[in-house]
Order: sequence, then C-alpha cells, then structure tokens
Amino acid sequence: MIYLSTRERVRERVRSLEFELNKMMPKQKQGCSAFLPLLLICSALATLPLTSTAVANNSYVVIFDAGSSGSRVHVFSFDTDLNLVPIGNDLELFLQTKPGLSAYASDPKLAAASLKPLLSAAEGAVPPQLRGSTPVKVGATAGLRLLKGNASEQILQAVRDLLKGSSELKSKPEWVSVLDGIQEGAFQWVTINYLLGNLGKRFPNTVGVVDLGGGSVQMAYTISAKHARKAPKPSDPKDSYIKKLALKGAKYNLYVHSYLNYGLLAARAEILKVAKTTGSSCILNGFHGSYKYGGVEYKASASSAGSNMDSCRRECIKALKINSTCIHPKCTFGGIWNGGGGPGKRNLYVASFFFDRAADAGFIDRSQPASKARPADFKTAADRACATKLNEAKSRYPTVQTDDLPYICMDLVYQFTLLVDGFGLDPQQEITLVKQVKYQNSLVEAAWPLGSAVEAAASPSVLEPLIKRMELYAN
Ligand SMILES: O=c1[nH]cnc2c1ncn2[C@@H]1O[C@H](COP(=O)(O)OP(=O)(O)O)[C@@H](O)[C@H]1O
Ligand SMILES: [Ca+2]
Repeated sequence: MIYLSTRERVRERVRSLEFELNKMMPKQKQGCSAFLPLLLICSALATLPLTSTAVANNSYVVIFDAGSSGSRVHVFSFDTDLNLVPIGNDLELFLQTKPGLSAYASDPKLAAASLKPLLSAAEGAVPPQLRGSTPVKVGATAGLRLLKGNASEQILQAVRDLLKGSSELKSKPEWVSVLDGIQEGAFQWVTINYLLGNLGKRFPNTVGVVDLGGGSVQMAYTISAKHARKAPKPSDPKDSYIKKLALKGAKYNLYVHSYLNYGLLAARAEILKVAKTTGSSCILNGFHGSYKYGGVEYKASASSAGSNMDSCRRECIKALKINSTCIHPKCTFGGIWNGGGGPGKRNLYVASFFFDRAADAGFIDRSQPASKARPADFKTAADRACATKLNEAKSRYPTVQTDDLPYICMDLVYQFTLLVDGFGLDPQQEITLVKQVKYQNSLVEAAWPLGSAVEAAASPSVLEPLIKRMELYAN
C-alpha cells in the first residue's frame, strides 16, 4: 500500500516536473525518449522525503578512459537527480597508469592486464551489493583509433574478456569501444558545463572546451539554432559538425570537431614530416636523434642554426595545413569549418596538454586546479624555450621528462599556433587552463569520462535497478 501511495505521489510530482536528459548518439535517441518517464520518476522521487535511505538510492558508474598516453579509471556516484555525491572523502575515485593500451599493440592480453589494478580499485569503491548493477564502460581514444589492422579490436576484445571474467561490475560488449572524436568532444563539453552548473542555462551562458590529448584535439561549443541549421553537412552523417543535446530542460546545438593526428604527441610527428632534412627549427640546439610515434620513427634533429620561434611557427603552420583550401565561410585548419564562433565560444576551458605545458613553462601554477591565461602567454614561453639549448633545458624545465625536453620549443609553439592560427583566438583573449573543476568543495577531473558517466547514469540499465531498490524500500 505504501508502495502505491508513493507511486501516486511520484505521478503528481512528475506532472509538475520538467527533467530531460538526452542522448548524445542519434541511434540511441529512440531509447532515450522511451526512457524519459523513468527519468521523470527518478527526478520526482529525489524530491520526496526519503532522507534515511538517500544514500542507498545512489547509483555508481565506472568509466575507463583508455587514452593514447595512459589509461585512467573514474568512479562516480550520482543521486536520483543526477547530482554527484561523495565516494569517501571525494566526489570521484580517479586513478591512472601509463602507458596506454596502444603501447601493447602486439599483446592484447597484456594490454587488458594493464587495467587490472585500476579495475580492482574501482570495484573496491562500489558497495558490494551494488556492483552487479553498476555499469563499467571503457572508451578508447586516439591511441586505438590510430592502430592499424585489427589490433584495436583485439585489444577491446581482451578488455571485454577481462571485465566478463574477473569483475563483479556489470559489463556489456558494446560498452567497450573506441569513442569517436565527436563523442569525446561532446562528453568533454558536458563534463565542464555540468561541473560549472551551466547545464539547463541558455546557450550563451555555457562555456566552450578545447582538449589537447596526445593523439587528437577536440573543440566544442554551442551555437544558435539558426547558425546550426546553416552548418555544412558532411557526406557521412556521423561526421556532422553539429551534435544536438537536450540537458536539464535546455536544448543545445553543439559545434564539435576532433582532429585526429593533432594531439600534442601526434603533432610532433606531423611537424617533423614537414621539417627539412637538414633538421627542424623546433628542436632544441644540441639534439640529434629520432622521435617515435604510432610505431613509426622520424628523424628528429636540431637545424644547424638551432631552434627558432619564427621558423618553428612556419613549420607548425605547414603541419596544421592552415592555408589549405576552405570551402566554408571560415575554416580552422585542414579545410574544417570553424563553427562560426559566437557567445558559446567566448569563455573557453582548455584542458590536458595545454594545462601541463603551461605549468611546465611556469606561467601557471600546477597546484591550482585551473588558471586564467592568454594564448600570448604560450608565445612568450615559446620564445624563451626556443632560445634554450638542450644542455640547459633540464635545469630550466625541471618538471619536463627527459625524453620530452628536446621538444619543449616545438610543443609551446605548436600550442600557440593551434590556438591562434588554428582555432582563431585573439592572442590576448583570456582562456581558462583547466585540470580540475571545483564542485561542491571537491575537485573533479576536467576530462570526458564524467560526461559519459552522466549519460550512463541516466540510462535504463542504471536506473531500473535503482527504481527497484526504491520500490523495495517503499514496500
Ligand atoms: O583525467 C585526466 N586528468 C588529468 N589529465 C588528463 C586526464 N585525461 C587526460 N589528461 C591529460 O591529457 C594528456 C594526454 O591525453 P591522452 O593520453 O588522453 O590522449 P588522447 O586524448 O589523444 O587519447 C595527458 O598527458 C594528461 O595531461
Ligand atoms: Ca584524452
């Protein structure tokens, strides 16, 4: 009887509540709308006085980020309103390991085994009685995208076997996949705007994101519906420039593009390819060696004149194909439409290697989760780095790993060129370099997995058991 009356009260609430979270992938749209009533019920239940059992009603999601340079696991817990709730003292369990899965291209089992310590820590963070209903998802990014032949599929299969064979968490084969760059960029946008409390606001009140990984770089920001209708339509719909999102009652047209091969480590290879055989003016004076990326070795030597900011910039502009044909009103680089700009791009949260190198160069404080900077700061830092000789570099850049030191001028010049010549930022525009975002007095990683977890937490597989637990309680 209590169960029925609770349901009644829920229905009442449902009528007066608007809560909508939608799917990012068009193929799941139908599932989402079919699922909407469940979300409404959960949202309504969250406002009922269930205080003593509130914790029992939280759901957990485990997301593996199989990045090109490392693997990471994130565990999140959500309440029925999709707010993050603490796991122990933090709002997230976050662990990482290096190298990434793609470094084990010839040994899929070993690749999967590299996730074991992360998996057992993640499992330990989920209460035992909830493990069987807690989804574990694995999203691989540029590293696996760039592997040749069926190597990436074999690694994914080994990971599926690992999850099925040695984890209590709920896994499905299709939850272990290579994310496409558009999903990656859209999830990053959701993460940042979720943490800033922007979801549900009008589009000009959201922030744009740039995420510079090792293998690829993504940019995403919202544009007006009018502009979105005029967006160029690529021949393959899965490469669409616009992703439609409906989050917390607001509809967004997200401009999103991922540039494969233009992550920081992949871009080094692109720059070395355009450098003359006499050497690259991006490499510090005193270095003569080679650079390995994606199983290919590139000659990497300083030019006889040593490193030089302006000549290095020209190499970066060539590598980025800034001047390639543009059939749209305006392009970023390589003939890609620039999205048209607008208020959704006014505030940019710029993550991953942008944060790391800015901290290495010393113009932001690594101990702070986020710092304001300007693209021009990368140029000033590059000027100094390019005037450094290899034998002075270690003392000048103590946090940079030895293998990365010859490339410190290249990395900083590339980052400035990418922001200004590529993404069209004013060198003086203030941007936020971000590693973590403060959410309810805790810090949460500014990375795509939270966006994926928000989507997963709103899916039937997570909410159905949750509703059953609530019904059980109400009975
Ligand atoms: O969750 C995170 N927390 C902190 N830094 C991260 C996280 N995810 C990625 N990064 C940053 O991104 C850099 C490389 O990105 P990644 O290995 O994910 O490449 P990819 O995105 O091109 O596959 C890392 O060196 C690190 O600085
Ligand atoms: Ca990444």
